[in-house]
Amino acid sequence: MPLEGKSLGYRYNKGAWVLQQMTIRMEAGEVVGLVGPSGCGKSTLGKLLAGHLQPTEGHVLLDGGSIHSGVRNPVQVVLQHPEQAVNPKWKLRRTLEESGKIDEHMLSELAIEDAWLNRYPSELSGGELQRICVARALGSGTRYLIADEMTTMLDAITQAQIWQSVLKWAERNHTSILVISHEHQLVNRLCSRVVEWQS
Ligand SMILES: Nc1ncnc2c1ncn2[C@@H]1O[C@H](COP(=O)(O)OP(=O)(O)OP(=O)(O)O)[C@@H](O)[C@H]1O
Repeated sequence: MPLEGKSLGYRYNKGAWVLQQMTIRMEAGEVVGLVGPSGCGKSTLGKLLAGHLQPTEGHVLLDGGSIHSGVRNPVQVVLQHPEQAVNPKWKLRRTLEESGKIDEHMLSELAIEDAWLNRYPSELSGGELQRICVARALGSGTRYLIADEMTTMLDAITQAQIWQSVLKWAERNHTSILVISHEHQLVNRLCSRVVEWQS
C-alpha cells in the first residue's frame, strides 16, 4: 500500500522548476524523514503528495492509483502554523468534526482537554491548537500524514509530547508519516529512514 511520487516536476506559475525528476516512495507504516536546505522544495513535495498541488510532470500514486476525490483524503497534512489551518470563526469542536466523529481516545492520547473544544482558535496556545490540528488530521481514513515542520514552533516538551502520541497512534493504525524538517536531530530520532534532499 505505498504512496509514491514518480518523476515529479513542479513549477509555480510557469516559473523556474522547484523540483524535477523527484521520486519518493513510502510504504504503509513507515516513518520517513525529509530534510534539506530552506527553499529546496520540501513543502512543495508534501503538497504534491497530498494532492494539494498537481504535478507539472510525473504522477502521485496511492496503491498504484490516483488519490480518489470525493472521499476524505487519506493523505493529510499538518503545517507549521496551526492558526493558519483553522477557521478563526469556528469553535474547535466544529473544526475537529471536519474529520468525522470525534475520537475520544485520540483526544486523551493527545492530551486535548474537553473544554478547549468550546473555545475559538484565538483562545488556545499554539501548542494546544496544534494538538487539535493533529487530531483532525489523524481522523478516520488517514493513511499517510505529511508533518511539515509540524512542531517547529513549539517548545521541546510540547514537541516531545506530540510526537510520542502521534507515533503511538501511527503504529497502532499502521499509518505512515513523512516528517519534513530542517532539524536533523529530530528526524534521526523519529524516523526509520531519512531522505536527504540536496538542492
Ligand atoms: N505559491 C508559490 N508561488 C511561487 N513560488 C513559490 C510558492 N511557494 C513556494 N515557492 C517557491 O518554491 C521554492 C520551494 O519552496 P518550498 O516552500 O517548497 O521549500 P522548502 O524546502 O519547504 O523551504 P523551507 O524549508 O524554507 O520551508 C522556493 O523557492 C519558494 O520561494
